[in-house]
Amino acid sequence: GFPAADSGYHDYAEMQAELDKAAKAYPKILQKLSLGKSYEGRDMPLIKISDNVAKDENEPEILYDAHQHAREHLTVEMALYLVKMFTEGYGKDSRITRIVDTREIWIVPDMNPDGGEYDVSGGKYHSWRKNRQPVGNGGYKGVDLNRNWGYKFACCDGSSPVVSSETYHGPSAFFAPETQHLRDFVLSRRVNGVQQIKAGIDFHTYSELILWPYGYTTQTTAAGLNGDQQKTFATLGKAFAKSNGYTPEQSSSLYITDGSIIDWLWANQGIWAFTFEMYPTTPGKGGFYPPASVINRETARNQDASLTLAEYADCAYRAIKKEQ
Ligand SMILES: NS(=O)(=O)N[C@@H](CCC(=O)O)C(=O)O
Ligand SMILES: [Ca+2]
Ligand SMILES: [Ca+2]
Ligand SMILES: [Zn+2]
Repeated sequence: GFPAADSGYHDYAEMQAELDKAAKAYPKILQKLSLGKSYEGRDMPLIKISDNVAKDENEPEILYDAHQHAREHLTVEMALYLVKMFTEGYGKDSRITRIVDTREIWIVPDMNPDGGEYDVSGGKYHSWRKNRQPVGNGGYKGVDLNRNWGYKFACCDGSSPVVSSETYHGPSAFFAPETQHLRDFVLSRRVNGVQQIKAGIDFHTYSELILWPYGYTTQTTAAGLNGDQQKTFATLGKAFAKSNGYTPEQSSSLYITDGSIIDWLWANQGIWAFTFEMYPTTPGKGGFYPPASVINRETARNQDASLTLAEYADCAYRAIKKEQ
């Protein structure tokens, strides 16, 4: 569990309890499902929020996922904030109500439960990033989930082949059960060949950035990402940045990443996918372990961007005034 001073953060059991509470309190608009099990056998919760939630309605779908990286605990709080925002705001806030009534929202609060639990084991932080899967044959553990996706896997020196590396991409794409499960869920949202999930945010910490594809190349346009699409990504990214004060940029301007989730979500499934790097900007302001006192402010900071993404999900091109 977390160090006592940081008990404001939710560990795995507390996160699950929070989600169970929400499912009990809001059965009409929230369903608690499962993506499957992590490597060590922990359930990976999947939350669905919508009106008539038990029905698969013909409404644009949105995906918010968090905690691919174990030490980035603020992202679990971000996912729990979204659950709270949509449920408590429904029927009270007109903007939230309209989104819940016209969209199907999927939230994955914890992509890496094994890594997260290991990172806080013994009541101290281990600065752990990866999952907890054995790799290689020297007793090492950990695949970097955000290098294990199957678009341009290990293509471009944007990850490491070394099992002990923090950015070890794994022996093959989707080697990690955690990335397999989210891949399989996203693929299951193809109905008559059309991907129902239209847009998404993958939450990370830290640096306060809004990132869009591609990460594998510094080219602004490339195969599967044309000029209008680049313009749409950048326009939406800048709009999000205006609302939360983060810095908007193409993911590769940070550094080249290959096998990232947003490159796969976009290139393989046509999903308008962004990575949000949350608070803080620098190690001096807490790095991966900011005090629990910042949780409320730093999660609420992304309310407007999260809602705006959902509002554009019927037609992202509206952001550049282009018809579908
Ligand atoms: N959260 S983080 O690991 O420090 N940065 C992310 C950036 C993701 C990206 O560039 O697409 C990563 O390297 O996977
Ligand atoms: Ca619905
Ligand atoms: Ca649907
Ligand atoms: Zn990360």
